[in-house]
Amino acid sequence: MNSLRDGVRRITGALPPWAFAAAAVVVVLVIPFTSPPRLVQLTIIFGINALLAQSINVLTGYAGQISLGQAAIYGTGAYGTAVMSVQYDWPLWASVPAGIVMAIIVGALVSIPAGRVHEFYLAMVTLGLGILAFTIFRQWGEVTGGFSGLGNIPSPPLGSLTVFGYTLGLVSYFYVTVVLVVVVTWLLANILKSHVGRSFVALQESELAASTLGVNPARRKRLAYVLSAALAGIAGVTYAHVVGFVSPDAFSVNASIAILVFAVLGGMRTLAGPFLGAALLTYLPDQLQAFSEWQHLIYGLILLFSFIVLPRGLAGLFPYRTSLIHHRVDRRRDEKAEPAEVQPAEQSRDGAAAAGVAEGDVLLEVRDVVMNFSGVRALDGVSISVRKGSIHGLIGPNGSGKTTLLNVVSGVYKPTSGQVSFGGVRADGRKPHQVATLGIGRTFQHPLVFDELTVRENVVVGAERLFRSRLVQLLFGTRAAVREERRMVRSAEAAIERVGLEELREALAGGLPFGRQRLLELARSLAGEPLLLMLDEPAAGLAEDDLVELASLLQTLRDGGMTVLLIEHHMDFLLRLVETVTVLDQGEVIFDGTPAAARSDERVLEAYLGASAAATGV
Ligand SMILES: Nc1ncnc2c1ncn2[C@@H]1O[C@H](COP(=O)(O)OP(=O)(O)OP(=O)(O)O)[C@@H](O)[C@H]1O
Repeated sequence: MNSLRDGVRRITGALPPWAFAAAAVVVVLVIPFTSPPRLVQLTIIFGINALLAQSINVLTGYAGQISLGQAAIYGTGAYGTAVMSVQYDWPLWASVPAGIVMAIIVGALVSIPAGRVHEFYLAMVTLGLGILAFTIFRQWGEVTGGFSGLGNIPSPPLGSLTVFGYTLGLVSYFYVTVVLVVVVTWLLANILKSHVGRSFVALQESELAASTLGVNPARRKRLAYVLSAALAGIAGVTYAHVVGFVSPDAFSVNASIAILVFAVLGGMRTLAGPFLGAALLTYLPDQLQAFSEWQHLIYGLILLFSFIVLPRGLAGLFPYRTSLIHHRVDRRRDEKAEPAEVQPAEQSRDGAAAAGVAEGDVLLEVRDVVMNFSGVRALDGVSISVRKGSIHGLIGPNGSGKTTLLNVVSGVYKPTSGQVSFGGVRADGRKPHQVATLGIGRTFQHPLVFDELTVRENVVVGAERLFRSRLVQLLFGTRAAVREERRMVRSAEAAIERVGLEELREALAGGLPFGRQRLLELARSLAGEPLLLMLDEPAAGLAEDDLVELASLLQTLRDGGMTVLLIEHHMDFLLRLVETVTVLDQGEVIFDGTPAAARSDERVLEAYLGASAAATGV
């Protein structure tokens, strides 16, 4: 199977991706001149199915949110315009947007419970929505027409589709649909290849890492639901006006499964995949009318086996990867970089306070922090002051509370009691993404890289807190948005070069060796231009050469005004770098002072260095 797939990939790889897209558009455009009306209508249905598959692609493929109830949103769009135009005589220009808005509202409402649950429960919530919507379509007879559906919707077959005095026939409607699909796909591509699309994938790969880089998980998931609902809603209104009739059966749970199959078979997290899946499953069943009774069985089998036969869907037969960096920026990738126009990071209002702290003054203040886990007191009244422009070491035996302290400062844990202030602003009680916007960056003891993103994409996600473009700017790929993207990509490239990963910038992060992943995490944090960088054992897994480079990088960062809080078991490495060291033991601070004093402090030697003093020569 694999060799067959590789063979197909070699053949498809002979042509650039745009050649396939151009050929598809040409084929579609000649259809009205060469085909019977039935095929013209079927091609409109293909466009609708592609939009539906794209709606799952955004929600599940990119944002990792399962939906078993997409037909509910699709149906809301269709019934929305149908009811408004048939029951209330609204003109098309009003009923169509109304249907789309209704679908978006349902999507936004679903995102509320969905934002709080994961996987299995999310599947149940969305399945519940599907059943609920189906029941409403069927039972709310006086509005929806009940079981027998709602007819007489303005449509080409009835000759009643009139917009501003023009009556649209099937061919005109066909071209309207083509333009709609092309424009919607362009808008979608702009969003998915922006920091929003990258953060969708980042959240899916590691919500913890993404949120500590400034991605707001609840807000992003809400946005994914809204975008997905907008696509399904557009598909719904297009459907209602091409068929001229809506009935509950078109929006049943079976329809939700079919939409899922379009996306899975086509291949998710690519822009082309949903088109491929929708094309195959629109035109093929039409040719195999005799098998129509078996349609759902076939969909079930495809879902069962696609992960084995075509794990990346039909799109996996093409050797392309959809980059998550805006195409206008990506195209210039190999040009010799113009001088990096890295601009000073804009700070949030609270971050500005920290930026204003003078060199040598206290930047991070931890006061009497207690952190209890059921039965374990990981931190027991810890106080630390980290001065601006210093490298501050944090050491202690295993289990002494170092990582817990980092988690408290970065908002991953809410302390049981005590305070954390950053630049005089209270930081405890804030969520991780809010702490990140203050200007606090961190790495993890076990690197949390976004496996399916390239090194470059990973590092640009690190700049999340610095992006200012608004959603509309991203949607239309305005010059300002592209300029910002370009600036962030440049500073990401600079961060990659700083850690020496430039040769690997197009490699997928998941395939990197452990030590490279550590450096990648460091570069990712640097892209966010933090005021305070907290590193959890950055030297672990690095070769001697890399250690020397890392030490010199940290010194350069410090000299540039950055403050570093460094946890490290590698004593030689740490004690040579830091100005101040705090030693924790069993959740308490047992020493705070210079490295020289630490080397001769009895409590330190006893608690921590005792065992390794001989080995490290301390
Ligand atoms: N989420 C958690 N739930 C329960 N206990 C925890 C949790 N996180 C940390 N602990 C406990 O808190 C204590 C301190 O752990 P922590 O990971 O902060 O230590 P550390 O100094 O970073 O150790 P190491 O050097 O081994 O990484 C340990 O006893 C640990 O088991």
